[in-house]
Amino acid sequence: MVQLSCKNVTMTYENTVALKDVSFEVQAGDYLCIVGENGSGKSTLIKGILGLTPVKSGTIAFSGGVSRDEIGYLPQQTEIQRNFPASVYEVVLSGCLNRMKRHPFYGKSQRQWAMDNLKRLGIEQIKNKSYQDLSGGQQQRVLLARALCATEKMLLLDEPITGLDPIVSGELYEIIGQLNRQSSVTILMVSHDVSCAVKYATKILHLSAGVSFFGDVKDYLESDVGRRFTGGGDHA
Ligand SMILES: Nc1ncnc2c1ncn2[C@@H]1O[C@H](COP(=O)(O)OP(=O)(O)OP(=O)(O)O)[C@@H](O)[C@H]1O
Repeated sequence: MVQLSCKNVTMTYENTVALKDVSFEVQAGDYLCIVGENGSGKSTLIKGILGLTPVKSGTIAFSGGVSRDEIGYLPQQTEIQRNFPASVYEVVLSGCLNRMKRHPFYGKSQRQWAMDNLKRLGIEQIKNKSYQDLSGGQQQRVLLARALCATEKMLLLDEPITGLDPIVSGELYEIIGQLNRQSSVTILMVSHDVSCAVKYATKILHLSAGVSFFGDVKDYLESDVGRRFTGGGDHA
């Protein structure tokens, strides 16, 4: 079942083309990693999918029971976000805001979602801690729990692993993999780490303004661009 379809999408900043004629589809249950060199258009594509930046031409369409406001988004962290003065529980609960429509206060069900997702991410014991006092890995778990409060369907993760040590990165990749396999959450992840992308994802979109590759990880590893970026090594 197709949940997201990008057809011939071109996006520009004034007169600079940032993304050129990009087409791909995301099926329910996919774990798609978007890779490519700096400036290849990954963040621009994310902004297009979220509707934050308009497309110049082409279409981005949602289907299969997913709409744009049901995407759980985990943005690249900035220093300001790292120092956000709120408790872990408050940060997670704020992920429910989109689901509340016009109700001004959190209800019982939102508080229950927040608690469920704190437990799912193994952070319920730190729920009263200040977010800014946490380690980078704990903060990412909190933001994942927050994103899950917005959706059970599709998560869009922009470089969630950047700056984390290998052990914490591995744990986060495991959690994201479990959400995908056990809870059937569709994952779209921008990553600079191609070796982890091919280890954990099921599909790869490799951008270089246009699409250099789109398809299964296995085929990517055998493609010219895949071999070049993974060093042609054994990633089984
Ligand atoms: N706000 C902007 N105004 C003008 N040009 C921009 C803007 N944002 C991005 N660009 C340009 O668009 C192109 C794609 O940038 P984008 O940030 O999408 O790439 P990226 O693959 O996400 O890069 P990185 O891996 O460094 O995050 C680049 O040439 C970049 O310089």
